[in-house]
Formats: sequence, C-alpha cells, structure tokens
Amino acid sequence: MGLGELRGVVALDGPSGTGKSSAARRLAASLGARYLDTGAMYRAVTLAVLRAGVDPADAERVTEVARTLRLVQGSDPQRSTTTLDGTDVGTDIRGPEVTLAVSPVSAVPQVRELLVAQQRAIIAAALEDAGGIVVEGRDIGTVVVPDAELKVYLTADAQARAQRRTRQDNASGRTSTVDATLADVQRRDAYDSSRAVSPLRPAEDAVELDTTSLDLAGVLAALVDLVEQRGLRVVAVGG
Ligand SMILES: Nc1ncnc2c1ncn2[C@@H]1O[C@H](COP(=O)(O)OP(=O)(O)O)[C@@H](O)[C@H]1O
Ligand SMILES: Nc1ccn([C@@H]2O[C@H](COP(=O)(O)OP(=O)(O)O)[C@@H](O)[C@H]2O)c(=O)n1
Repeated sequence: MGLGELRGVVALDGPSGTGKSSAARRLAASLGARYLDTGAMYRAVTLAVLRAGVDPADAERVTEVARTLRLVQGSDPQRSTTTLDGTDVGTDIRGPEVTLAVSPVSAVPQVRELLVAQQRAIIAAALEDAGGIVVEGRDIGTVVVPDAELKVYLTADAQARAQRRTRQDNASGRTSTVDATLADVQRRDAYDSSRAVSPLRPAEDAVELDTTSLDLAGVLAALVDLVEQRGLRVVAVGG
C-alpha cells in the first residue's frame, strides 16, 4: 500500500546541506505531490547574471537581467528541471561560480519579488493539478506561503552539512575539500540570515528538525509523521 496523497503545502526551509532538496523530493514523490526547488530559481538568475558579465553586487543591472530572462522551473519530483531561455541549466547552476555569487543576487529585493510571484503561481497550479506540493528554500514558511499547512525548519551542525555537501560535490565530479566547503556554507549562512529582505529564519509556527544524526530515511520518516499528525495525508478508498 502507498503512503497516500498529500493535501496542501509543506514548506521546508533551512540552511545549506540540511537535506532540504533530498527530503523534499522524496517526500513529494512518496505522497504523489509536486516539488518546488526555489534555490534552483535563485541559482538560475545568478547564472544568467554571470553569463551577461554583470556584477552580482550591481542591484540595478541584476534586476534588469532577472526581468528579461525566461526561467522555467519544473515541479516533477522525479525530474526537477530548470531551463533558461529554453536550455537546461540543471548542472551549470550547481557550479562554484554560481554558489559564490548566489547570495548577493538573492538579496536584491526586486529579484525576490519577481521570483516569489513566479513561485506562488507554480504552487497554485500544482495545488490545482495534484492537490499537494512540497516547497523548499529559505523563506517559504515566512514569505512565500505563510499559510502553509505544515512548516518544517531543518537544521544540522555546520560540520555535518559541509561533509555532506563535499561528498555530494565530489560524487558529481566537482573537487572540493571539507574546509573550503565549510567556509562557503558559513559565509552563505551569514549572508542569507542577515539580509534585509526575507532573511533565512524559522517561521514562528515552524517545527524544527535537527538532522545532524539522522540519515535520509530518518528525516523522511519524521516528515511523514508530521504530515500524518496534521491530517494532510489522504488515503484513497480501497488504497
Ligand atoms: N540526513 C542526511 N544524512 C546523510 N546525508 C544527507 C542527509 N541529508 C542530506 N544528505 C546528503 O547531503 C547532500 C546535501 O543535501 P541536500 O538535500 O542537497 O541539502 P540542502 O537542499 O538542504 O542544501 C546530498 O548529497 C544529500 O544526499
Ligand atoms: N527561497 C530561497 C531559496 C534560496 N535562496 C538563495 O539561494 C541560495 C542557493 O539556495 P540552494 O537551496 O540551491 O542552496 P544549497 O543550500 O542547496 O546550497 C541560498 O544560499 C540563498 O542565498 C533564497 O534566498 N531564498
């Protein structure tokens, strides 16, 4: 028997390497729901900024790039796609240049305004089509969907997060060391938490889940429990 279907929005927020993408994708897939990776959208705008030769700190020109690009973010948990002007950029947006520049680009209020509007449209369409969606990012519970049925804020020790991210980078052919990754993780944590607009922080009504000593299966089980407790899982008659 399947796990049943998700009804409503699950918002998953938290810093880098806490397991948001992995857990969100698995949760959505196991509950017949859609999945939205909002970080991929900020990364795609950043890639376009870099390709245009624009300084990520130049808010005016960054806004111009964000206004003119054609960004399409998919919501299929089995195959989460990101395209820029019709071309798949799923690999390029994970590169170190984008990771280095993404925080300043994400701090530009006009960029956030454009992307939040697009995210809300994707979420509305997913609720209409599939009934449920798992959305992950930094401001989902606080700004994008403040009335989400379930908000979870994932945390983990910085060291554990850096180890996970380094393993992931090395597995996808990007050489990095734990020390360098730890420095990057801490730099982005500080930048994302201290920006003026939509800083990274838990929503007041979010459930905090520390994933430091949980494996992915453990994180997924905790999330399924929370979905269940909130009555967000609908089991089809005879299912
Ligand atoms: N609880 C966990 N235990 C072990 N590895 C994990 C755990 N959560 C995530 N990972 C691994 O860490 C890496 C980063 O996870 P990811 O889901 O991309 O984090 P985030 O989206 O929060 O940045 C991935 O390779 C993932 O498989
Ligand atoms: N909802 C979101 C999602 C991401 N972001 C920004 O986008 C960056 C990349 O997000 P991500 O989720 O892809 O990053 P990782 O944690 O996976 O490395 C973050 O460091 C934030 O600066 C944001 O500002 N708001």
